[in-house]
Amino acid sequence: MRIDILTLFPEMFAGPFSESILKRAAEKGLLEIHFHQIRDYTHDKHHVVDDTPYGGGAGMVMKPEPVVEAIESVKRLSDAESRTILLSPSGKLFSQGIAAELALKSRLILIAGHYEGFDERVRSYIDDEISIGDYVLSGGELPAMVIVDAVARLIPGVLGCGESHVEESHSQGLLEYPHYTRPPEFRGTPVPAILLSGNHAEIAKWRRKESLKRTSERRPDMLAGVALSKADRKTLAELNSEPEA
Ligand SMILES: CC(C)(C)c1cccc(C(=O)NCC2(NC(=O)c3cccc4nocc34)CCCC2)c1
Repeated sequence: MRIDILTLFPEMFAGPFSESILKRAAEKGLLEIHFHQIRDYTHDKHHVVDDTPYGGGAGMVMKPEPVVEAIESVKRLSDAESRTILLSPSGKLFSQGIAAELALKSRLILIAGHYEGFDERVRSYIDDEISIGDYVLSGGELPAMVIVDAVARLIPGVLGCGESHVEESHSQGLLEYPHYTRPPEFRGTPVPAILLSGNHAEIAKWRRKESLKRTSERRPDMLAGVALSKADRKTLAELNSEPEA
């Protein structure tokens, strides 16, 4: 997969993308990431990318010309079909499902905004608009990093066989069960005995129950998107009938 990122701050990506799985994915030739400075697509002496908003109001708006010229120029760099994505607070909410869809593309072009956002006419040149969540951010760079990380992990071969495939529980759409490792007792708190029993069938049942319990308590909204077995429904019914601990 090829990912092109259009940004005013390419240097922001040096750290997160130079380590972790993204570096190894690049080394394995599974993923190539290119950065493009939107300012390079201006033609005036001061490389102006923003201007005051028509209609008045505070803040600045990103001019359409540099962004659209950057999109068109970057698209020409590869014949592979590309998906052009605007990172924006008004976009559809990013999710594991969307990450899975994007991981199937051969090419992504991500555009990170600044100031108050983009001139509306930029939207005629993009395919998708994605938001990573409802909070005010300084720019679209961190959202771009989040999306690249979530998508890269789903590209076959990027995650070594040894690395944790969190997808199992996520593909089931439940929150994770409690994790434990050595020591068997930490400041008086032991690891649940079931996990030391070696009874893998019982351990799997315990983990599923704990995931359902935690999801039901903290993110009941996630249950709607989960395929629940009869045993799961029984577990949830028992959890709901149990008196509050
Ligand atoms: C209602 C609420 C969501 C809180 C809201 C309303 C209005 C503006 C903003 C806001 O944050 N504007 C600033 C910018 N934000 C983002 O780019 C951005 C923010 C959040 C998730 C994202 N996912 O991708 C890009 C994202 C836009 C241009 C510069 C940064 C946020």
